[in-house]
Amino acid sequence: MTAYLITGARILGGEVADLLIDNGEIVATGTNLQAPDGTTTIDAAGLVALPGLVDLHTHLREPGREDAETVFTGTRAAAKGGFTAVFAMANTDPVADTAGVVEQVWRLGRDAGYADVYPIGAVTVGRKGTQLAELGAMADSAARVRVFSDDGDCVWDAALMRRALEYVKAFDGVIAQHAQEPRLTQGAQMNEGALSGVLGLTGWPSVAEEAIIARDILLNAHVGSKLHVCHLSTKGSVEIVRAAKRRGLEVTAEVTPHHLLLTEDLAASYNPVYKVNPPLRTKADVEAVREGLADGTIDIVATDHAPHPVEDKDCEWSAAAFGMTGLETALSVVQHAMVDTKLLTWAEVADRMSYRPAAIGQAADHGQPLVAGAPANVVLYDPRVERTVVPEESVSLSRNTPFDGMTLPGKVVATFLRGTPTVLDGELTR
Ligand SMILES: NC(=O)N[C@@H](CC(=O)O)C(=O)O
Ligand SMILES: [Zn+2]
Ligand SMILES: [Zn+2]
Repeated sequence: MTAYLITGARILGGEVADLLIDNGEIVATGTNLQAPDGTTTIDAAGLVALPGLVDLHTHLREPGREDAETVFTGTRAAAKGGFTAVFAMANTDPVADTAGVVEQVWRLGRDAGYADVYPIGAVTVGRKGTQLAELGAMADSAARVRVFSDDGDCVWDAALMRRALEYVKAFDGVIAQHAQEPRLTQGAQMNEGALSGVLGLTGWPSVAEEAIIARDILLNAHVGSKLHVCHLSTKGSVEIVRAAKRRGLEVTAEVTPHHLLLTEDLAASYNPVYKVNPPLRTKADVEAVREGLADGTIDIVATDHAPHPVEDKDCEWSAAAFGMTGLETALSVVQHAMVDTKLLTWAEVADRMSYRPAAIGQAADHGQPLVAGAPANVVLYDPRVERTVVPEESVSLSRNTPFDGMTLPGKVVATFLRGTPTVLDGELTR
């Protein structure tokens, strides 16, 4: 294994130091480090060094929609975005609701070698919301599943949600809820408000999200388990989670990069690239989720990378699929929305995008400080440059980025997975 000496990096955006990586580990940090013969030196002056990013919410689409993404292409996109671990959502075909399917996804990730893939298991059989899936068998499988979600759909049956929360306590699992009351969102196409009326698109009201979050927090408090809220998007949701945490109730929550930056106004273009679940909300909501992420009410950023092929997006708004890609732009969007606005420091970005998602998902090798003895999962990022997003430059199989044409700050220069570079000089190494 080649050793790497990374010189002059700003560790978590702070002190300047060198990092010596060998045998998959960070072996030393500091200055004037003694590097073994054959070490490759990387001049990282001006670059920010962060622990490898961890995405708790990625759609890799394999098995079943390999025309949209595969474990191979999705983890390449992850590496390019600075991620060393991704949690793969269960809404595949077949659904990841058995030990067999989660093991298959886990193996595909290991064989691809770009990022560690942690499969998420479905909560219910076929994600149909009627019968609990074999959660214990998935937990005991080689994939060691700890996060369970019917994402794409809400576990709306309160009795089933309660049983799922109870069941995962046995192996310290967590239920990640896609909070969407289905009866309040039938045929919903965009955020409900004045604009949805003007555009003639069926509204998706904030209360449909908030009602489920409130219910689940109470259910979870009752059974004493672990609840995680996926892609929280409204001001009211932030307030509910903040109040719950003040009362000492156990809940964690995520926000996506797109909900930190984009608003419902984009729907006026009728361009389905802006169609997503939950929908883009208002400026007040964006301000609230930024504040929530800054004060720790929202624990983490998760991409909800949701690739779709052209034919599912290049159509009339109401017929188009929900979802947008996000792995390759996540860190730049977070810099723009949170760091350049002074809402988060780089050390806090490391917390929200590496330490805490790794802790919630129990990804043992990930989310560790950049100190000697830690696995060498490292990203080098240049916050000083700007780039214009060009969908065709993506290494994902899909092109549905809402940041098309936008100029965003920053670029991932290098990503190391257990000491092996997956990205160097801004390009995939293979
Ligand atoms: N976010 C989306 O709009 N779509 C996701 C499903 C989901 O995250 O709910 C997808 O699988 O395409
Ligand atoms: Zn979802
Ligand atoms: Zn999702």
